[in-house]
Amino acid sequence: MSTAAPPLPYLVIDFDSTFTQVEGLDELADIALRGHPDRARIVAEIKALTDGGMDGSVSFSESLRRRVALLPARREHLTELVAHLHTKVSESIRRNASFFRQHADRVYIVSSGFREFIEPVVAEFGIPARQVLANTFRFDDAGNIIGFDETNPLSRDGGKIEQLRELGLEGAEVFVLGDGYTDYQIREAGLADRFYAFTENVTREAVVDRADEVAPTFDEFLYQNKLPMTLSYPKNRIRVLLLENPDARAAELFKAEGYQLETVPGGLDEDELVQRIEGVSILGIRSKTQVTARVLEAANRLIAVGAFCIGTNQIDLVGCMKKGVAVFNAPFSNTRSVVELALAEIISLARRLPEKSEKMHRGEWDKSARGAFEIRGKKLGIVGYGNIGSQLSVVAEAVGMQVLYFDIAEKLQLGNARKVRTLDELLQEADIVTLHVDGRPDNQNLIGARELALMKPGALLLNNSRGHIVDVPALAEALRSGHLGGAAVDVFPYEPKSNDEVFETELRGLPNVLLTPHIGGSTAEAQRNIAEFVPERIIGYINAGNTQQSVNLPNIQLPAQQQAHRLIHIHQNVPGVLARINNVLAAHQVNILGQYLKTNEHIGYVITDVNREYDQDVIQALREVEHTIKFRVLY
Ligand SMILES: NC(=O)c1ccc[n+]([C@@H]2O[C@H](COP(=O)([O-])OP(=O)(O)OC[C@H]3O[C@@H](n4cnc5c(N)ncnc54)[C@H](O)[C@@H]3O)[C@@H](O)[C@H]2O)c1
Ligand SMILES: O=C(O)[C@H](O)COP(=O)(O)O
Repeated sequence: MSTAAPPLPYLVIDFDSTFTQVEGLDELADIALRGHPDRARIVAEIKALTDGGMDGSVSFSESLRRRVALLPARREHLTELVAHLHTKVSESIRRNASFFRQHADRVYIVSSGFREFIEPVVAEFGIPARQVLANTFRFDDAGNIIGFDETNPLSRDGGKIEQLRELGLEGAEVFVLGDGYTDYQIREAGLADRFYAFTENVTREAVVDRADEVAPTFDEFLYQNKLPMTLSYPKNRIRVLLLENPDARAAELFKAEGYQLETVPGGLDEDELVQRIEGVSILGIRSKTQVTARVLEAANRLIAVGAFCIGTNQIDLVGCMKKGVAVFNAPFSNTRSVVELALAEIISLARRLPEKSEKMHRGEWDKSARGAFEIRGKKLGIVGYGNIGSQLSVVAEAVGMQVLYFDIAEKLQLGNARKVRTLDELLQEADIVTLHVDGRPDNQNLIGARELALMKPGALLLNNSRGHIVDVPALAEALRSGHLGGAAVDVFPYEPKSNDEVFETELRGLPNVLLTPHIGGSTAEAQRNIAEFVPERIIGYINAGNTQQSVNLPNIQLPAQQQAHRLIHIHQNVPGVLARINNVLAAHQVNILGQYLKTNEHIGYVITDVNREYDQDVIQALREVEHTIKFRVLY
């Protein structure tokens, strides 16, 4: 019995806005009318006629006749147009050029555009002139385009149907791929088995509604039909859900990568997120959204979570790890913004600005120096000497403060900052205490009534870290009693879900208390930096398996993948998994070009670069290796 693969279906592909990103005639008009005083108006008119012909609102023949009549083009403009169209081939078509070169004999370009510019563009992909069916221009002796060959069926309504009939592809499957109504008509006439609405460049509702399938990219078409493709997985299948309004740059980067994007401007609570997470590959959040065990249970396709902020205490990091979900954050994109806010708060509280300003707004002129002091020479006690704490240390010294700090980890001492051995020591010595610890659960109520009592009378307290670090009722009492001279608080144990919710706290209305709505990182610079940093890490992980700077997966910085397929394997960290993976590879005689492994207490992350030629059974065998959490192949 023969085991030869069945022949490919014939692919009938439209040219304008499908094979290329643009409409050839529109571009020709743009070139031919360069320098013409009415260029914009005429080009717009031609484009409107193109659209009318494509969505079926103007008859095709009329649209063509009127467009060519408006076009003052000459033969030499076509040379420029062809050079331009070579650069405008649809990205997914160009990406899969090898598919076209290998299977050119099964591809027909059937277009109502013009042979003069289509033939040279598709020739680059190995598609011969005889497989291009298109219109032709008529020229006068001086080389001006004066019309088109009206005997060509493609210049008439229903022309594509007539051409397909003449081609006589009966006996084989025929698939049509295009963006226009005339492409759909081939299927409607029964001359094709399937019609794919190709939406990489334009989406026409009337066409999409009638399609058998929608192909946002050529990768998707190949994937659906199990045909050989350049990418291991169509990027349009990667769904991104972005919550809490990260800077628009994040959406831009994900879209440019070809991912599908959904955004929800506010946050979602747990129940809402459980409803929305199914099918999502990348979840983008900020500090508010809780990624809990329940959310992860419903997350059937999740590959990565992006925290568009520093803190990751809102995410079940271990739960993500056990599901093989990589978490990335932006560990220092808003550091400077928080430092600047802290400095502003220190000076504001030292000069009692909250009170002074409020009185002025009420019409009270209270010119007095009572309770106001310079910060020069004062002792700033920094609790948590990480990225923000240590950066603040440098800035505070620059304005003449004496810095002391306390951190549970050993840290590089910057400038003249002095390390103290205990939190109590710091609290007793500092004039101003500022909190910059991370949000780990152990830090709940790190500053309570006892700690507040240790602070110097009249001292100031700043919390720009996380709300649960401070016992808020105890802080309110210390302020009311006059023991503390003031406080600045940016983060709260409960923060409103949206700007519409009323904000409640015991601290409201207390003197010399600055309250801000979690805006430490809310600057244009920080938001822009974060919106680039996080998508870049996630895209690097999806495309190459790079986990550098992931907050929960073992960090591996990988060399560039060369002439290899990359096998990405996440497994439970139990003895023998690497050996099993390598046994499978050996049994299938797969040649290993490079292998990288890192483990932590829960999982192992192993990346194996292998020669591109291997028996596909090996992939299934690797998926079946015991203790596998996630497996994917990249090429
Ligand atoms: N207000 C905002 O908008 C805003 C913006 C950015 C970051 N943050 C928060 O600021 C905090 C600090 O951020 P970072 O980037 O400097 O973090 P980081 O991880 O670089 O530093 C945190 C430091 O705190 C130390 N630490 C943890 N627990 C401690 C404890 N109990 N006592 C003493 N030291 C302790 C750690 O060892 C570490 O050095 C985080 O909670 C973050 O979520 C808030
Ligand atoms: O963790 C952070 O970076 C800050 O808390 C800022 O969070 P946000 O982006 O939600 O304002």
